[in-house]
Amino acid sequence: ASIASARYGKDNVRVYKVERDAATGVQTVTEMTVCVLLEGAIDVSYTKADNSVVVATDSIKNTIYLKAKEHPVTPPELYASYIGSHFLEKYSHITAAHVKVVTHRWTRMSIDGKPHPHSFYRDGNETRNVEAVARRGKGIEIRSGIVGLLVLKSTGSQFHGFVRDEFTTLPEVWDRILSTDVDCGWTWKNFPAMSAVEQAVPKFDKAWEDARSITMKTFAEENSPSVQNTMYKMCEYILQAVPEVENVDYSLPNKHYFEVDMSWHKGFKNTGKDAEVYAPQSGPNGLIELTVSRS
Ligand SMILES: O=c1[nH]c(=O)c2nn[nH]c2[nH]1
Repeated sequence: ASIASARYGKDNVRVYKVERDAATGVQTVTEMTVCVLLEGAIDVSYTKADNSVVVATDSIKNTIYLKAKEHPVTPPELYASYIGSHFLEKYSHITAAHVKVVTHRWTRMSIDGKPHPHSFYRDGNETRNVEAVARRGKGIEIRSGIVGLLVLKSTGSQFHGFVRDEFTTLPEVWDRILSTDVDCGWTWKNFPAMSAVEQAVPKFDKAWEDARSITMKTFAEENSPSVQNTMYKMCEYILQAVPEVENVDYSLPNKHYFEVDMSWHKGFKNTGKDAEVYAPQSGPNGLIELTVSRS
């Protein structure tokens, strides 16, 4: 037997950092959950119980906190790249560092119409995610993303013209509810070194804002003929908006809302154009996935 692949590290490292502006008294908070996994000349720790090659996962956890103190934690692409680069610079036997940074939402409260200097609320489970892979001699690959942005539209969605055969019961529809839980990612052109990531810093927040607004605008304004076609347009628009991105991907569950037929009860009409009361479905759900590349 031989090791086909191995990587280890610390997962679910929760990090919070506050930035205090002494001049204005305004404080800004960032909360993340970080995972770091290392690859390299570590096989003997598995095959020979030789721990001399193991940077303890506890030390990896310590490093995540130390880098948060030493460096900015926003944009997450920068923080993740600092962490990944550190492990290659410090440990010559490590050949790749996989860093995932999930940034949670702490949205500043607006009190009496004014942004509050130090109070925030969690507006949704949506997160801003970054996966950075620093590979020795091969720079840094970064995939940024949005996860958990739950959206619904009450009309403006259709689905018809699909295969109709002895397996088909689904009626064609020209007006349906569409709801999905957005999992979207965009992969940047390779960064040859940490310096290239630092130079790109102004582009990361803008790309996230563009991807988020394009996703919601396209979702809202398209009279969607299918999830497939609408997500393809989202990918195209993001590629147009962010030249440094090589490809865009979406994984979209189709979260179904079923009409409740009430005709058995005094002839109640609640189907088709009369439908008002629906049964949201926990499952099964459609799942539509796509990656669109620039070339
Ligand atoms: O948008 C949709 N795409 C599909 O592939 C599908 N299949 N059932 N309903 C569907 N809706």
